[in-house]
Amino acid sequence: MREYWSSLASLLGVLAFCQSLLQVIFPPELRFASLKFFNRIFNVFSSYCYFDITEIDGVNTNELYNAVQLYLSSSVSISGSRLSLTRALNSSAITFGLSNNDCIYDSFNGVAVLWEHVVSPRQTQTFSWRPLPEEKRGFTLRIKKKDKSLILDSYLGFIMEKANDIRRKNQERLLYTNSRGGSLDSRGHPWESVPFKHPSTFDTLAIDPEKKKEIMEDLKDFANGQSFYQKTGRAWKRGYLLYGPPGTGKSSMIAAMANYLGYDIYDLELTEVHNNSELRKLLMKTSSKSIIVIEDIDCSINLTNRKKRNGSGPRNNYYDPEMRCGSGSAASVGGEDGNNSITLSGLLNFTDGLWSCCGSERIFVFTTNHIEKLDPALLRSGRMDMHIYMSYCSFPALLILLKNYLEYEEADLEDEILKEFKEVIDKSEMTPADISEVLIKNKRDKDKAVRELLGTLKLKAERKLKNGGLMREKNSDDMEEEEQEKRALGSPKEGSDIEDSNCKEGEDDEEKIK
Ligand SMILES: Nc1ncnc2c1ncn2[C@@H]1O[C@H](COP(=O)(O)OP(=O)(O)OP(=O)(O)O)[C@@H](O)[C@H]1O
Ligand SMILES: [Mg+2]
Repeated sequence: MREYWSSLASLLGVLAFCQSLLQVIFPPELRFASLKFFNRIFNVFSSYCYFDITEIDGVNTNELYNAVQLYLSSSVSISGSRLSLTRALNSSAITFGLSNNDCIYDSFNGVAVLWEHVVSPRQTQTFSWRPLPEEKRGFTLRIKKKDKSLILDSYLGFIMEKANDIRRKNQERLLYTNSRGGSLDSRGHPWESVPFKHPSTFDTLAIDPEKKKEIMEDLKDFANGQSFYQKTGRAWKRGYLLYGPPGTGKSSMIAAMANYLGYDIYDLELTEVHNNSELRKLLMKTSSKSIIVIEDIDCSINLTNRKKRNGSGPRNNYYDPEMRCGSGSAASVGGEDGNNSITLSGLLNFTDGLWSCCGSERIFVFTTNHIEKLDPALLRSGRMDMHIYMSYCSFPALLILLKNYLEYEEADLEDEILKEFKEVIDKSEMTPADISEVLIKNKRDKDKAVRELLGTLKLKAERKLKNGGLMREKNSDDMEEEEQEKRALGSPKEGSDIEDSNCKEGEDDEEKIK
């Protein structure tokens, strides 16, 4: 034991001697430079290179530091053993982080990299306009020298993109409205926002699975299509027109789109916009990665100012538009480019003009119950790229509703019942909203819900059939009456196609009589 202590003492003596020798050779003023020198020599022979990404770059927060932190949070949660947890303001999720002075390996395109989270106490604060944190934080990236170009060219860009995605997913999304009219808030913002918490998703949306898949793919292609839009010289935006009877899921579809892509929604109330320049200002204040919605476009604005219409267009099949729109609800129109009103050309510029490109990655969605009332200029492709018909409930859509509301899979239902559903569903012309109501009402007793739904569908189908028959009878009675009137008057009905041929026949007869 004594020997052990004596050898330890002599070792300490040697160390003390070496230290004093080093101090003589490298006085304090040279020590830093000599360390740097040795470091350089070490670096020349090392196969690695290192990049420091500090949290604060001068006085500004380093965006790249935040991005790396977020990016690593997505992989660290799986592989790390000691993690730091944070929940940012306005965030809906907890993020994992690398603990102080901990390391994690990552790989990119088959290249391995090492990240170290370096935290050290900050030395006495020099004067600064803004208080600095007590700790100096930063990430050190270690990569092989031969991989340097690959990593710097694409890896850091990839991290920034990924971090933006994560931020968007974690961040509470917002629903904006311009219901304040043209007035601005204290920050000069024309939009008011509330957290957007609509639970509708593509899983809960009852539409044909084929159609659903097509829409989802289109949305994904759009969201990932930055390089495509750049390459083809197109503005990075897309338009969807959702049309169909009320209660078929148009608004639910918009919410599902926003939830799927993680976009904010701007619900534009056109009746609150006073003129085209106000519309443009609203557009300029929307952010990228957002859906700009105009609901019931046929009711929001008088769309007849670009091209005169004769007013005798096809009547709606669903319900009386006057009841829904009200006579004075449409935004007024003051001539082709009125100063005190919003015009169709203003709206077209909003979606398609140069101003529409002042941001990027934006989706425009218009909804209507009456597509036939819209100006063709609004419908041309490029403006509204996809026209989506939201139909009455079909059999595949019904199966989705049964699963959502009653947790019934197709296999849980008897073949006989499925067959009956298949037979009546299309004839009944019931909307998913109507069907949901029946299911919600009876959700405590699933079998009763199915029975009652089947009964309602049959009843509706019968009524439709009867009404259809009556209409047909009425039409044929009307035609019969018209024929009789014609015969009594001895002249054909004005303006009909038959008119010309009847005239000719009449003339021929007269000639024959002569
Ligand atoms: N396709 C659908 N899938 C799932 N639920 C639906 C669907 N369509 C309607 N619903 C249900 O009916 C309710 C009304 O639907 P929604 O508001 O989306 O209809 P809409 O087509 O926008 O009607 P409107 O034309 O009157 O605005 C929703 O709350 C939703 O629960
Ligand atoms: Mg709606």
